[in-house]
Amino acid sequence: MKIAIGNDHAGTEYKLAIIGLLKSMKIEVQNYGTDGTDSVDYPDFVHPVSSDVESGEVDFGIIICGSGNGASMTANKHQKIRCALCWNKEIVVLAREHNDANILSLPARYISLPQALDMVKAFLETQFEGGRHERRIEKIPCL
Ligand SMILES: O=C(CO)[C@H](O)[C@H](O)[C@H](O)COP(=O)(O)O
Repeated sequence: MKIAIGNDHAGTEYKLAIIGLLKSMKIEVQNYGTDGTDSVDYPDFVHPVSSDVESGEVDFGIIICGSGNGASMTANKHQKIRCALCWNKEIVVLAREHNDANILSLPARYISLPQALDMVKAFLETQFEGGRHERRIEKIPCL
């Protein structure tokens, strides 16, 4: 499995911990940064993640900003992206089971680091249920 990851300055600490988790799970990581804490603009780091997921270069994306909103808004501008802004593990599981989310957006300023790591694990371990949900996600893109 290969994951692309990107964040702004609010997400750096969590991003580095998530990379550690992914590597311990033998998952390949494409890190688009930022790796610093100087103020940056989240779209500069979220668009490359979204493009990689859209092209199939990676299996999933993980993006992190302060509230998770700016990052998810940016990702969801990409036609093939279903980015879920999640604040607990249950929402993550539903985002995979029902929505086949292909990018997880985390609000670093509103969840703890252990929570964030648990949510990443749940995101990667949960399968899409298909069935009625398949019909619904096919209706999401604007034609
Ligand atoms: O885009 C956001 C809000 O939708 C993110 O939470 C950013 O991380 C946040 O806006 C950054 O805020 P800062 O005051 O520039 O650190």
